[in-house]
Amino acid sequence: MAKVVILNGTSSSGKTSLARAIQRLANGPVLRVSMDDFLEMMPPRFANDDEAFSFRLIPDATPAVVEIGTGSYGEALMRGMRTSVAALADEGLDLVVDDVMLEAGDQAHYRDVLGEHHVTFVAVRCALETAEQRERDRGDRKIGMARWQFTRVHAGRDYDLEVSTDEVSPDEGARVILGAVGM
Ligand SMILES: Nc1ncnc2c1ncn2[C@@H]1O[C@H](COP(=O)(O)OP(=O)(O)OP(=O)(O)O)[C@@H](O)[C@H]1O
Repeated sequence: MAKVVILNGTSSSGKTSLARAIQRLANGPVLRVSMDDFLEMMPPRFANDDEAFSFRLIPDATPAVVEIGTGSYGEALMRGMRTSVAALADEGLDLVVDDVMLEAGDQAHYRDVLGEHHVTFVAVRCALETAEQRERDRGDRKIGMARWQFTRVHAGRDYDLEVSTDEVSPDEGARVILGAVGM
């Protein structure tokens, strides 16, 4: 049985930083699976496409809000990511997953495919103002994505742990998770 930590939070909430700290501080090897890496597997023409994922700046919204649409190709890609996670866990590999769960059935699908494994869902949170400031500072993210995701990403999810990246550094958050999971 593998240990699988699933980090869920808005863009810029701090998931990747936390996942990298988990890898660095864990006692054993931990694979990092990132939703961003799966998005990059798509042909470039799908970077903003109704079939995959579309990003639409809502007119006149202040501050900016970018609505994200998910098409059938995008849904299939995300399902494939979750079943890939399960396939890696089936090989006995411990994992940390960096995800933005936007669809109602995403968490249930993880539970379904990872049934045999030790799964820990972690809410990665920060204030909306913090996420927006990070979005601006990073310069490589669409301004307004965090605001659109903010009310959606945690809606109806059940968590085992919560990490507030306003309050703890990536290393401190990683230590809390690793201690709880026993990694
Ligand atoms: N605990 C933290 N305290 C302070 N700053 C943080 C913390 N975690 C992350 N950051 C900063 O916030 C920014 C976004 O972090 P990160 O890339 O980890 O977010 P993310 O949730 O993976 O974003 P995305 O989903 O857009 O890839 C980075 O500039 C990072 O240095």
